[in-house]
Amino acid sequence: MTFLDRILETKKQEVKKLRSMIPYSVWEEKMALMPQPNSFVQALSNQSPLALIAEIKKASPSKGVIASDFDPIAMAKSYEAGGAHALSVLTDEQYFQGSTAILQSVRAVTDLPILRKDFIIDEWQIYEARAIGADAVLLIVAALTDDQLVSLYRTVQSIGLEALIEVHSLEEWERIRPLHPRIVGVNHRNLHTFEVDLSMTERLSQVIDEDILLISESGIRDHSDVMRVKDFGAKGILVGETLMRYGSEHVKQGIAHLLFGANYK
Ligand SMILES: O=P(O)(O)OC[C@@H](O)[C@@H](O)c1c[nH]c2ccccc12
Repeated sequence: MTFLDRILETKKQEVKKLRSMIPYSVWEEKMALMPQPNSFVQALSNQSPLALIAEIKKASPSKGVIASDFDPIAMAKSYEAGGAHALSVLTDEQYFQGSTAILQSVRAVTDLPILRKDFIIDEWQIYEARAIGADAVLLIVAALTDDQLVSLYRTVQSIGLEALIEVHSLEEWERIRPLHPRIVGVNHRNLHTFEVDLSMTERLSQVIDEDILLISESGIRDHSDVMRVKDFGAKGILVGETLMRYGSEHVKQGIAHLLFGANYK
């Protein structure tokens, strides 16, 4: 069993519980109370040198605890002050020590678009994302069948959210191509083995249409990595660990270093 298989087993149990606890009518009521979502795609378009999605992540199965004095609210404020164009918030509890409560508390302090970062396998998680104030959700192609992808993508769109569809191979890109996504995430980290390979962006950028926002995800450590994926064709980056390790007090400077390099004053 790979890491992804194990996580998906847990998700199935969680979704079963969520479905038994909350009927659709409750989501309907909660969603109706939410303000219009902010466009994730719009916030990330045409940014220079590229778009930054800054991630709020306490821990991960590959790295253990990343942020020991984890303060998601302070982090969100610093990310915004540092010029991040959107935020990603982990809501998985068991493997990433995230939660929907963290996303809600971040929502309360920022107007930046927020991506719900989780392993989405069921529409209930999408309704929940909308109800807690997310603007977009992650759909991981490796975790879904073609039928699931199509139906979850439709659900996302039907309630006015956006999806960041994540691929890790040419085959996965071919599977989502018919959906005509406006934005695609290329994950450098293999979710079965956790190996990181930055050249994944290079390979996929050769086949992903020019007008799609290509977001390079995972394992970006410094300015040279950023320039590398930009040269490969990335229009944006999604960065968690590198920024989290700066802590909320230093991350503004950390973003500047990441995007502009050591010459930044
Ligand atoms: O912390 P990193 O290496 O900068 O990675 C961020 C993000 O890409 C990563 O958290 C991620 C990408 N896809 C995922 C899917 C599920 C959970 C986590 C992820």
